[in-house]
Amino acid sequence: MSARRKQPPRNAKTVSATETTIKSTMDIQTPNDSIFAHPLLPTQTEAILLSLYPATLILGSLFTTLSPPLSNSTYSPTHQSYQPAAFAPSYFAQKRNIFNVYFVKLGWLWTTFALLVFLFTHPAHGRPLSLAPTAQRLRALARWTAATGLWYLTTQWCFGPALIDRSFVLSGGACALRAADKRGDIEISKIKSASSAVQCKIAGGTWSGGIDISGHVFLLVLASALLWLEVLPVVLRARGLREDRTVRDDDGTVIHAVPEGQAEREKAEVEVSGWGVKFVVGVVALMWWMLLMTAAFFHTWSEKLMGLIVAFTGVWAIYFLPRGVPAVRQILGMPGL
Ligand SMILES: CCCCCCCCCCCCCCCC(=O)SCCNC(=O)CCNC(=O)[C@H](O)C(C)(C)COP(=O)(O)OP(=O)(O)OC[C@H]1O[C@@H](n2cnc3c(N)ncnc32)[C@H](O)[C@@H]1OP(=O)(O)O
Repeated sequence: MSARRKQPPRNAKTVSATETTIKSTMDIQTPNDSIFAHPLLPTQTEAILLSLYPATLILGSLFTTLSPPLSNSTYSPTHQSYQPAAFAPSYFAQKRNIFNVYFVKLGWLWTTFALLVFLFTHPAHGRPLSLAPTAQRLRALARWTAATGLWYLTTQWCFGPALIDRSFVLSGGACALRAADKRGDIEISKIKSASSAVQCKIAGGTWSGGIDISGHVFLLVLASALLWLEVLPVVLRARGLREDRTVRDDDGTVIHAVPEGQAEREKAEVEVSGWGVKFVVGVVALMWWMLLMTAAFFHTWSEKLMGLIVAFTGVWAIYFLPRGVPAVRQILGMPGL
């Protein structure tokens, strides 16, 4: 990364940026009074992009609510799918659709891969294709670790059942015997002791009666937001657009975040930005489509809303809290700086 210091505007001072640990500088300019200039809130561009998530959920849900029945198949909350599956209203309304099985169900793997490709091919993080552990790469991996921890606790394991399973039981759900299986060839004790959706499925029961926070909505929102929030500052800068993010400094001053050596980096980015960014954009686009399909064909309104809220809370903690709290910023840093 270039060591050239950006000349500050006449009414601005330049200070050592995210304290001494992020090796860049920021121009201090007095941000305007707009709500988008608050360090703990998204910028205008980010707010527009984030609003696409609730808009997508509303659009998908309205589609199925308002459209006339498309087939002889009806949605069964117990099976969490259209029954009979063969008559589901769309290919995407079937659980076995290829995009669900190989993309969403392995969503965190795809997210990790896309992020690594971006981090190790884009010059904003260090020399492309070198494995050098630059500050930018290490901080991006710290943010990935935080997001991975949240994904793991929410959907896989949280000192026992995952948060999604715990909230299902707390809201009155349990593993129940399927009506068709009341023949006695099912081990009732295993069904009664099942404390997660997976255990219940293995025991041959149905996970029913509670609020089943949509794991799909949660993962697709968290993962795609992580990816585009990592890429956005680099793309904006490469296109010569203004960087609107603000941060709160140690002394409480609110300043604009602009990295050092921007001009040199932009030149390099134009040359090499290529497929790292394009791959991320492709993954995010497919995630958005699967979110729309999930909204249209699966889960109830409240389950989708809960998935969105949990994911948004994580996104805020990893990407917006660090802007307002220097101590958190020292650990997680900020994309593009
Ligand atoms: C600096 C130098 C150092 C370098 C140093 C580098 C270090 C670099 C370290 C790298 C290290 C790598 C480490 C990687 C580590 C991983 O990334 S490994 C992770 C791989 N695993 C994954 O990605 C798993 C991701 N999947 C999941 O978490 C869960 O499957 C999900 C997505 C949350 C979904 O859970 P779910 O149980 O399906 O729950 P839910 O959404 O509520 O759906 C309920 C039902 O409705 C169905 N459904 C809902 N929506 C839909 C839909 N849209 N379509 C069809 N069906 C649907 C579901 O299929 C489900 O049906 P069942 O399967 O239960 O019958």
